[in-house]
Parts: sequence; structure tokens; C-alpha cells
Amino acid sequence: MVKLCGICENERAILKRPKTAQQICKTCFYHVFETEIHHTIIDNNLFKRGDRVAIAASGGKDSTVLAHIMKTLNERHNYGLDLSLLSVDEGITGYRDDSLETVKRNQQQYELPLKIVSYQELYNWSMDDIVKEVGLKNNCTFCGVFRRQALDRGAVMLGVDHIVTGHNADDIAETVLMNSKCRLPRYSPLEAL
Ligand SMILES: Nc1ncnc2c1ncn2[C@@H]1O[C@H](COP(=O)(O)OP(=O)(O)OP(=O)(O)O)[C@@H](O)[C@H]1O
Repeated sequence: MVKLCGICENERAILKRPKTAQQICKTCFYHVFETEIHHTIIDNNLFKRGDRVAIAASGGKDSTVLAHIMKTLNERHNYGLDLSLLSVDEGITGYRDDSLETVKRNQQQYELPLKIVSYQELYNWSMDDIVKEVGLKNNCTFCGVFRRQALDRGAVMLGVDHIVTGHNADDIAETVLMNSKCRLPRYSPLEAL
């Protein structure tokens, strides 16, 4: 039996939102998703007219959605933001070079300026070089720290007021779990025994 959308009760439900457990159609999903982000921006006074905002664009799904939504809401609600795309090329052959092609397509589609900063240019090391030195085990630690700084340095070069990223609830849950995993042995009462 076809399940109808829990909002419009007209179109076929195509997904169940993890956030609300509501089964909704594509049109209503777009509507609620965009409206929630708009309210988050407005209710929290995230930006003011004329602000320059860099969208951290990796070419992955989350930041591609982010670029789309920032462009859409900026035009629909006339926020008056000056948007651009900022990408970090970590120098990972066969991975980031591919996803940067997606960013370049987004740049054309959304007609936004794009700045790419690379580990090679900033640090004189690519991630491929770092992996050769430290191996695959700890390379994520280097990559994460370098990427964060690279985004900051790219933002300074662009002269922007904000960087927005596509971090989502899953990423936050992962951070909490990883942090607690690291801290557990340190604060465990068992350690004192
Ligand atoms: N190389 C990069 N250049 C610019 N921004 C990046 C880069 N890598 C990550 N980011 C930013 O950090 C966010 C979280 O990155 P993460 O590595 O967790 O990827 P993700 O959750 O899979 O997101 P995405 O689908 O956008 O890659 C991304 O959405 C993006 O905004």
C-alpha cells in the first residue's frame, strides 16, 4: 500500500526523517529542510547584510547541499550575503582531485567565486607526502589539524567574515563518541587503582 506524506497527505512519502520519524514526500522535505535552516539563521542572527561568507566546499554531499541552500536562501530571502566557495586540496591522489572537480562544477552551477588552497602551497607537504612519512595509521590527525588551519588561512586570504561548513548531526555524534573514547581511560576511577 502506498504511504502518503504525513504533511501534505497528498503525495507519496519517499523518506522517513530521522529527526521527527515523520514519513514525508520530496516536495515537503525540501520545504521543511529549507525553512528550518532559514529559521536557524534568522533566530540566531548568524549573519548581517553585507557579510562575506565562505562556504567550505569539499565536493562531498554535505557541503554540496550547503552551497545549494546558502545560494537559494540568500536569494529567496534577500540576506544580502556575499558568498564564495573555499576548498582545501589536501593532496590526496585519487580522492580530493576527483571531489575538487565536483566543486568546480558547483562553482559554475551556482555562479560563485572559488578559492582553492592546497597543503602543498601552505605547508610544502601534500597528504601523500605525509602518509609516506607517518604511514596510514595516524595520518587523519595531521589531515584534520592542517585542514582546519588551511580553512582559516583561506578565509583570511578571501577577507571573509564567516566560514560555514557542512557538519551535520552524525559528525557531532562522532566527535562526542571519539572524545569520550579518548578521555575514558584518563578519567576512569579504575586507573587510580
Ligand atoms: N577539503 C575540504 N575543503 C573545504 N571544506 C572541507 C574540506 N573537507 C571538509 N570540509 C568541510 O568540513 C565539513 C565536514 O567534513 P567531513 O570530512 O566530515 O565530510 P562530510 O561530513 O562527508 O562532508 P562532505 O559530504 O561535505 O564531504 C564539510 O561538509 C565541509 O564543509
